[in-house]
Amino acid sequence: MVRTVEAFAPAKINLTLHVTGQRADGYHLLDSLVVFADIGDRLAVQRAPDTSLTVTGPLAEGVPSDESNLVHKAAKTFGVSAHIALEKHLPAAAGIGGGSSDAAATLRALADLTGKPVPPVADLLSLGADVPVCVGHGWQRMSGIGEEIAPLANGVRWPVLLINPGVDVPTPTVFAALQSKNNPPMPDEFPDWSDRSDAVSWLAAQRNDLEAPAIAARPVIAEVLSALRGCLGCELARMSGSGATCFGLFESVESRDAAAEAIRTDYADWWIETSWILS
Ligand SMILES: C[C@](O)(CO)[C@H](O)COP(=O)(O)OP(=O)(O)OC[C@H]1O[C@@H](n2ccc(N)nc2=O)[C@H](O)[C@@H]1O
Ligand SMILES: Nc1ncnc2c1ncn2[C@@H]1O[C@H](COP(=O)(O)OP(=O)(O)OP(=O)(O)O)[C@@H](O)[C@H]1O
Repeated sequence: MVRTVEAFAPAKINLTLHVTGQRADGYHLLDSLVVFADIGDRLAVQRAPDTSLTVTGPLAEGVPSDESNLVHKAAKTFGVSAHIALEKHLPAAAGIGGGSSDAAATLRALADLTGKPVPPVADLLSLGADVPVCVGHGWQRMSGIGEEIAPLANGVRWPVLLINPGVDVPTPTVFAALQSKNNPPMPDEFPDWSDRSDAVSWLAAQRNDLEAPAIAARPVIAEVLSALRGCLGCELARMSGSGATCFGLFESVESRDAAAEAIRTDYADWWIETSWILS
């Protein structure tokens, strides 16, 4: 019987995203605190003579099922052919790593199926700068162009609301529109995340440097942020990655769910998902 491995590809959230420089090849140097949510895409992977892919799920529309899909490319990088069933729940080109997280989940599943290790970081970068961090889990500090990963020991769970206003934002466009490429990194020391008030003040003092250029390209992002910030119990609202998805961290599940309901009433066509940040 052909063995099937199921894999979960969680939404990636950049709690902070500092752009600290630019390399000669144009790639930007980053300093980012990356976490994952408990919502995401689902995959079922089995070895097969040739690689093939089916894409289903509520957000499958527009996602390629040919060799341009990162899941396909991940199998090629791993060096094993497989049939992959991908169920899309995350919006694409949305700053929450949809394609990168799918690629990482494929690599983990193939490692499980074959007993071989996931290829080294240098090979993963060619799939996407976000793939190395998505191969990991928990709270991670990501730097370089995405190849330097330092896991944090003390991440916490946190109620989060994710909102995408239905516009896709191409990552290269946002990086290209960034005015200042040399911005300060995060401090060396992280707070005790279990002290919520310290955690919130620390995060509030950090940034997503791509927020301004993304808003310039897609002004509706500012509307998402102000909708989140106007909700009772929202401790911090910021854009993730290169956008357009924004996250709101909430003081309780009740305030998060009430915010979701209120924003859904005003913006019926936005993608609005209640979730937890995983520790
Ligand atoms: C913005 C982030 O989502 C933050 O986590 C990632 O850095 C982007 O990761 P990704 O979508 O996997 O990015 P890639 O597919 O590797 O790159 C897309 C494009 O974004 C730009 N890019 C990406 C990463 C980086 N460190 N510097 C860049 O300038 C480049 O123009 C590149 O051609
Ligand atoms: N498995 C996949 N899921 C979604 N999109 C994919 C996938 N594979 C390839 N793509 C293509 O990649 C493009 C970028 O999608 P993705 O979800 O990776 O967004 P992103 O915003 O670049 O993520 P990130 O947060 O890593 O910047 C899409 O427009 C789509 O055509």
